[in-house]
Amino acid sequence: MKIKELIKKYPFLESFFSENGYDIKNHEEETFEQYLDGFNEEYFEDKATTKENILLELENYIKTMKEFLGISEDGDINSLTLIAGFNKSNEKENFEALEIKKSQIIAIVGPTGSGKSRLLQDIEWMAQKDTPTKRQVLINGEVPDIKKRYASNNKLVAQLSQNMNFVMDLKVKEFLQLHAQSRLIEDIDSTVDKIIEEANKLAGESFREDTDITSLSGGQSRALMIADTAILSKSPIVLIDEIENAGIDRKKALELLVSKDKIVLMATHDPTLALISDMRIVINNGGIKNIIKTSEKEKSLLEKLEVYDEKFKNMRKALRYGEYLDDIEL
Ligand SMILES: Nc1ncnc2c1ncn2[C@@H]1O[C@H](COP(=O)(O)OP(=O)(O)OP(=O)(O)O)[C@@H](O)[C@H]1O
Repeated sequence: MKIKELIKKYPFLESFFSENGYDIKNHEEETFEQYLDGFNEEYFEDKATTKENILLELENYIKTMKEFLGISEDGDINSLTLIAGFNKSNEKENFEALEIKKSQIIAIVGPTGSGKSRLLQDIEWMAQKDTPTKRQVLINGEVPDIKKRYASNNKLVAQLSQNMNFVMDLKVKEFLQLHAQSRLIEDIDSTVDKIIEEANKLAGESFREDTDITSLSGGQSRALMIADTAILSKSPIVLIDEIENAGIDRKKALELLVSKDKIVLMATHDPTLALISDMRIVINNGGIKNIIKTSEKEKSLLEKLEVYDEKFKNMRKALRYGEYLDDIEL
């Protein structure tokens, strides 16, 4: 890979090159190996090293930084496998193993208290038969790297939970800038603008970049976190707990999150969201009772449901703005 492409992929390499005194400015079209070929023997003798050792050093640096930052390569995660555990009555769940592939959306349905959030937590925690359900989670068919599981910045999974409270005293823009910096985003300003723009498309009432994050409403904070996750987060697995309670445009939110080639699992009571999904996991008494693939017939219901949804949305909006509902036709 050319040096230019290498830096684009791993922006942290800029400091590796400059700190080690490699002046790569006029060599960006070359590979690092070609660049080193331009060095004379004395250089290596002087540094008591070899070209191979330097290349190895670069490789190790990339590996360490990727682990530290929790960066996974695109395409690293192709599947998530759930292996059955036990329900609250200690009976085995009604399936053996479920493989979920990249770009699939899975709905988790079931009555209140049945264990939907527990399933999301099992995945977030990469459970290894060590949670109350005794489920096991595999990534690409294997037990996930133990480091990924315990890393404090575990970026394998991004979770949008029901409760979203900010405690920091920052403006929206400052908060997003900090987050983008920590993710080593190159073009921070335009990325931050894009997140604010998308979040405002999801939120009912718009907010500005200089709004204090602590004064955002529940729906606005949720909209902000969804746009932030969709645009900034590289996590290949996204878990969503009841997006419909957030007072945001949930369909748009889902489109934003799913456009990124991720695995999405969401606990929901909403028929539209359930039917948008490829399949739904039915939970009862703490265990998976059934796994239903969304049928063609159900998918065809979706269009009609969306018409009703639009009507409900308009009615909600009209109510919020103090209008009469006389003219709305159902
Ligand atoms: N298989 C299980 N074995 C033991 N405890 C379980 C099991 N599944 C879920 N629980 C526990 O049951 C409780 C309720 O589960 P959970 O909060 O996941 O339900 P929920 O479906 O998300 O409910 P709600 O719709 O109200 O959010 C939790 O304390 C959870 O840890």
